[in-house]
Amino acid sequence: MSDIDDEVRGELTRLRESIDNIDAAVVHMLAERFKCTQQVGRLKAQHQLPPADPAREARQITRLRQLAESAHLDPAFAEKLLNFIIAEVIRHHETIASEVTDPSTPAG
Ligand SMILES: O=C(O)C(=O)C[C@]1(C(=O)O)C=C[C@@H](O)C=C1
Repeated sequence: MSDIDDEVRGELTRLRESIDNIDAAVVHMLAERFKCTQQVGRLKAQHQLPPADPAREARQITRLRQLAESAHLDPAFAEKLLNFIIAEVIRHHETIASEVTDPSTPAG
């Protein structure tokens, strides 16, 4: 392999190491976020609050789009990502609510 190839390979490896670190941070941050939302889900179920709160979501989307813009990230992508995460959270909330309503059918 030539010197140039070695340089390119070294640069690629360095960048991939950073990508792997960032991916690990994303997974850890998401895990922490889901720990919080599971608590929110239990609170909502115990107090008969609906799983989804569209007004809160609208505020989150506005804020996240602004943050994305200032970080030079596509705001449409940021919105899609948040909606994807929130859809999963709402699914968890619904599962928790059904367990509280009917404790004989724990979710799988
Ligand atoms: O804040 C809430 O009420 C939540 O249930 C959390 C959360 C979120 O994941 O950020 C999820 C569902 C709601 O529609 C709004 C926000």
